[in-house]
Amino acid sequence: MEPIVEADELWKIFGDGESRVEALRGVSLSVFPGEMVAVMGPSGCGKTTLLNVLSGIDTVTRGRVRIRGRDLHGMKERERDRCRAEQMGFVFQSYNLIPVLSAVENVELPLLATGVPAREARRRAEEALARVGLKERRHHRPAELSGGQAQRVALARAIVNRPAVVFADEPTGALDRKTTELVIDLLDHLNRVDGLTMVLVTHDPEVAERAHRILYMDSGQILRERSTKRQPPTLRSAGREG
Ligand SMILES: Nc1ncnc2c1ncn2[C@@H]1O[C@H](COP(=O)(O)OP(=O)(O)OP(=O)(O)O)[C@@H](O)[C@H]1O
Repeated sequence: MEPIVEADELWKIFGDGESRVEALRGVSLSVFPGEMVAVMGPSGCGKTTLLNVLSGIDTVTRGRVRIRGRDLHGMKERERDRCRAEQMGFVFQSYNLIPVLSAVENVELPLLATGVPAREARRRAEEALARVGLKERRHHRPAELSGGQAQRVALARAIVNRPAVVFADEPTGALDRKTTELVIDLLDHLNRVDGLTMVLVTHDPEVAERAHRILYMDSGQILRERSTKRQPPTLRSAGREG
């Protein structure tokens, strides 16, 4: 099976001289269709840098990232922007919703940005909000939503373009335990039912256990990886997960 995301010997170096930081030191990984991969590790070990480089938010110093076989950092800027808009979804700890826009307007924004006609964008945004159980809140602004609801809007925005992969950086980092459970149940549902492929950074061991695999980072490297109790998606598609 072709990986959705493939990273080969990634290096990311910030600054130089005394301020030089080797944030990534030769990271390689593959993420396969339908997989949920968690990245854990101590503060400052390079988790966010890894997500940023895998998703083309940031450049790479050395190494290669392939998204569905295409060299992300070898693309021209416009092509890379387009690849990100079409193939990727993003979820952040701080939701990153636009305060003056309603939930549905926030969700339809990435579609409008890629030229989807307004009526179609609205229909798909409402459908995405329905999938996260928030259709009746669609006209509320972010400030009128709870943290868990705001993160579900952000999740709807991340999946509205039907991405090949969603990158989530501490998606439950700002939430209490009960709301964390709700959001992670939803991620789990989207992964199991819709086969959504996901890479998520988390400090929360309970969240990480819901993934198929956990990658443990330290000092810019993946030191080890472990499969969780979840069946990998290849077995699941053969109907072996209960
Ligand atoms: N723009 C930047 N300029 C210089 N150094 C940076 C930059 N971004 C990150 N770093 C450094 O790179 C290293 C990795 O940072 P990164 O944010 O990826 O860690 P992290 O594992 O996500 O940490 P946390 O769990 O605290 O969010 C750190 O030493 C950090 O200080």
